[in-house]
Amino acid sequence: MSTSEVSGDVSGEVSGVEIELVDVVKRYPGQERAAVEGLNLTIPAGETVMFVGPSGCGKTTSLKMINRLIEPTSGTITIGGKDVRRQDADELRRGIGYVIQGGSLFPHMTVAANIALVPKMLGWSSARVEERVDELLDLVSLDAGQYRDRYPRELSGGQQQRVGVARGLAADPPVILMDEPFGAVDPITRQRLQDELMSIQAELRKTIVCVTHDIDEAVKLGDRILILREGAHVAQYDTPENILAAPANRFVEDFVGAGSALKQLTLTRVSEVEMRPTTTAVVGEPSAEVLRRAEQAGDTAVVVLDERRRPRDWVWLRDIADHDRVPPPRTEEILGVDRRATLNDALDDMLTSSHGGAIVTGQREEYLGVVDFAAVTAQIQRQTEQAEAATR
Ligand SMILES: Nc1ncnc2c1ncn2[C@@H]1O[C@H](COP(=O)(O)OP(=O)(O)OP(=O)(O)O)[C@@H](O)[C@H]1O
Repeated sequence: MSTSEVSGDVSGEVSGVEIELVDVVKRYPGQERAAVEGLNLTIPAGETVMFVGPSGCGKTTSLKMINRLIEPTSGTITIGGKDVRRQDADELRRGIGYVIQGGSLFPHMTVAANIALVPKMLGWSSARVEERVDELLDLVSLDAGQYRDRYPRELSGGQQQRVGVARGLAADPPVILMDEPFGAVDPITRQRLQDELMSIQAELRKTIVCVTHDIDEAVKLGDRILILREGAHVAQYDTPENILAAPANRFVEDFVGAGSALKQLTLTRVSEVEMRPTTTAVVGEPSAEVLRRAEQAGDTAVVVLDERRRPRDWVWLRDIADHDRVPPPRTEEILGVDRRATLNDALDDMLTSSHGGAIVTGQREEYLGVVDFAAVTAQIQRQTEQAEAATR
């Protein structure tokens, strides 16, 4: 997940293990064609792999064979080097987190009891279980005091889904399987849940395998994306960057769809784009001096900073020229986007700014510089060329 690569973010030790599928076939009884016709796949330890593909291509079947909710017809699946068929199926499943759409909570059990299910089965002491429940609620941004004794019907869809994620993580399994985990919530809640999952994963570094219908979700969350076509044939298995910039074939191109250049915005951090300095000024400074500096630098606007070097206003020279001294900022807001933000986040700022760019801030919201549309376009161009060269 790209968050873990951003400097300054917490990035934990890998706690996941590798999953390997070798010649895996699933033929359902009475079906002429196998649902999975020989899948070979290595999922590296600590990575998030997203399964995408058209309806009925075999995503869910492939996922459920990993924890033996579906038994393969033939082939081998190993988790951390161990053949899943050599283990008792119930025991295997207790060691793998499983998160599905809506959370699938037991309605007659409280939030705490739902989360505690697997740890209890594993024979944890009640003190340890209770502590774990509170810790997990905190991890998924739910207040333990407020929510642990509620019943699922007393929660919103997004909250139920959070509890579902907490339950999947409860026994600290190295592998988490997710099937359309955020499919049942509204787009804003989904975005928030995705962001939370990314920050949890940056810390825990589990091996996560996630089925989704949403290619944008796959691009956002995946270290790698597996694009399947009918019969679970691999159309492409690669990083989001390479898939977007250099689709392996026509099928992938069509599947990823138009706007793949736009999707790259989700992949790129503001810090990766070339920033330019611009003239800055402080409130109360003589306007004549500021105008002279700006004209020398060829700038048509200046960024006004406060005493902690935080950007407070972005003003045209002609507006400064109307005053003897630099006037106070027009709003209470601190301007700018964090250098760790995605270009997608920054784009909002750029589009609403009359300056055709965004102010970038760093530690403690200190001013760093400005990125403009030309720099963003150049960055995307560069990424496309690099990815094309890498896959050639
Ligand atoms: N229990 C079953 N019995 C018979 N056929 C099945 C069964 N489950 C799935 N299939 C068939 O196997 C194929 C793959 O199904 P699967 O659910 O794995 O696809 P999927 O990619 O997850 O689809 P979707 O995106 O629609 O959920 C489909 O043709 C489906 O009809």
